[in-house]
Amino acid sequence: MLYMTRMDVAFPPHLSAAQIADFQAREKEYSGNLQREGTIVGIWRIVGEYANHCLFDVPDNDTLHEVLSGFPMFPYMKIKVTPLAKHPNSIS
Ligand SMILES: O=C(O)CC1=CCC(=O)O1
Repeated sequence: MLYMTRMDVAFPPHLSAAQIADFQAREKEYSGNLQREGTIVGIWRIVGEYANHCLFDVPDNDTLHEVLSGFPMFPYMKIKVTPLAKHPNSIS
């Protein structure tokens, strides 16, 4: 199943720059692995915001929740999930 997500990142003010950099490095590694294995089909920065749109290909809701909650920055992200179905006009 395909899911489009929107993730908005908001770090709390008590985190140091070094702590934030560490979260970002671990996030990049986790995300890169998901992209290489095909779980993340695409990821885009939303222009002008600390947020992204990410397209996931996973078997079901439970798997998506497991993947999302594994992001190192999960505690600092608000995530909106949109499940996608085939459009009747799609030619692919
Ligand atoms: O948008 C970000 O920087 C946070 C993030 C979530 C998944 C990812 O690769 O980065």
